[in-house]
Amino acid sequence: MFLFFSFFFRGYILTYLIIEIILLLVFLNQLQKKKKKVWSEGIMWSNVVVQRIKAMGLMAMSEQLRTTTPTAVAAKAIAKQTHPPRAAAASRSFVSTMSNHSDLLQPIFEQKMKLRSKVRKSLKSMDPALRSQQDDAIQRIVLDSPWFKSCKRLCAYISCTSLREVDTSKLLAEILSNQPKDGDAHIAKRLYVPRVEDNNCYMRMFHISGVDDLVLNSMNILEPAPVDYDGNEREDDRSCAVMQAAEPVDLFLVPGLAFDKSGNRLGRGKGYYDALISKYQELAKERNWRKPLFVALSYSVQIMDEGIIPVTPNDVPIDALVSPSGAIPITPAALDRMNIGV
Ligand SMILES: Nc1nc2c(c(=O)[nH]1)N(C=O)[C@@H](CNc1ccc(C(=O)N[C@@H](CCC(=O)O)C(=O)O)cc1)CN2
Ligand SMILES: Nc1ncnc2c1ncn2[C@@H]1O[C@H](COP(=O)(O)OP(=O)(O)OP(=O)(O)O)[C@@H](O)[C@H]1O
Repeated sequence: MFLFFSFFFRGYILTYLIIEIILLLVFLNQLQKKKKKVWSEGIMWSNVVVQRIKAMGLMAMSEQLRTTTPTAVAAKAIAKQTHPPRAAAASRSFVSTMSNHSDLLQPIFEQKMKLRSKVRKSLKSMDPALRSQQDDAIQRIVLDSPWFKSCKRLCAYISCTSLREVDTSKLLAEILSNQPKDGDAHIAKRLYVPRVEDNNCYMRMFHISGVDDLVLNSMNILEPAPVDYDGNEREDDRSCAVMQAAEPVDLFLVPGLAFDKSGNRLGRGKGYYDALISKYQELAKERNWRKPLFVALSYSVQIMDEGIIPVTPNDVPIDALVSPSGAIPITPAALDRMNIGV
């Protein structure tokens, strides 16, 4: 009996112990699983934190990139820029992608406006005798120059007295008086002059062969009439507009309010000349034509020191300047053609 109970109790204790051990093992197993979960959750979160930090870093980096990419740098530079070096010509085409960001360019346009009114004032106060003397000197320099004499096709402005522009009347008279008459075999210079089109939206250059082709426009400037002397619409005659002509122009005589000896030019603020010149340069490149020479005519008071003329990406530099003191070649093309006389 004793033995039976002793075996029974021992068996019970043993069973109990086994059950306890199993429960302990299950508990430990559960605990381990829980520990694993806690650990892995910890890893998960630390990953999220790392990822967030990385994302924040990337955002910061991209923010940094956004403010240091060439485009952004260009935008900042444009806002600060008043006078890029001429060597920046290569970057002009790049920064021209920023040209629509008028808010960035606003400070430069304001500086341009200030300089325009300053120059207008000094032109207004110019002594008429000095003006006329300078008009003659400038036109004489052009007429006597080999680069003018040799040019076959040119674009020139018809000077406007009220705008106080350098006179071009003698140049134009000389060109138009040399037009071939019936049966005349000599080759004259082909002259194109500006006309503002489509409600002052843009400017085109049309061929004229005499003053009869001209009418006064709303700005009081002489320009080619929409209909030519024979009653034909100028637009219908393809060779009449310089952009449609089959042969290249050699020379552009351009007006403006201020210039410098690096080739910067300040116009009257419509962008007509910059737009036309850059379009013509593209056309010449497409057709493999020699680029025309862009020459500005300037009174002495219109020549500014370096760094004075504010410049935007659309501004096209000129090749040379003619002042009463002489012709100033600026670009290699001008040095080449003005000095050698081709
Ligand atoms: N002789 C000449 N013809 C030309 C030009 C030029 O500058 N000169 N152009 C070249 O583009 C085009 C016309 N553009 C013009 C642009 C502005 C003004 C003008 O009257 N400007 C006044 C200011 C007007 C204002 O601020 O609202 C001025 O400069 O005093 C005239 C013509 C085409 N023909
Ligand atoms: N190539 C171009 N294409 C389109 N818009 C242009 C071009 N050049 C200039 N513009 C625009 O014309 C306006 C006047 O420009 P800006 O003040 O440089 O003219 P400007 O040089 O004084 O005039 P112009 O070239 O007729 O003598 C600006 O709004 C400018 O963005």
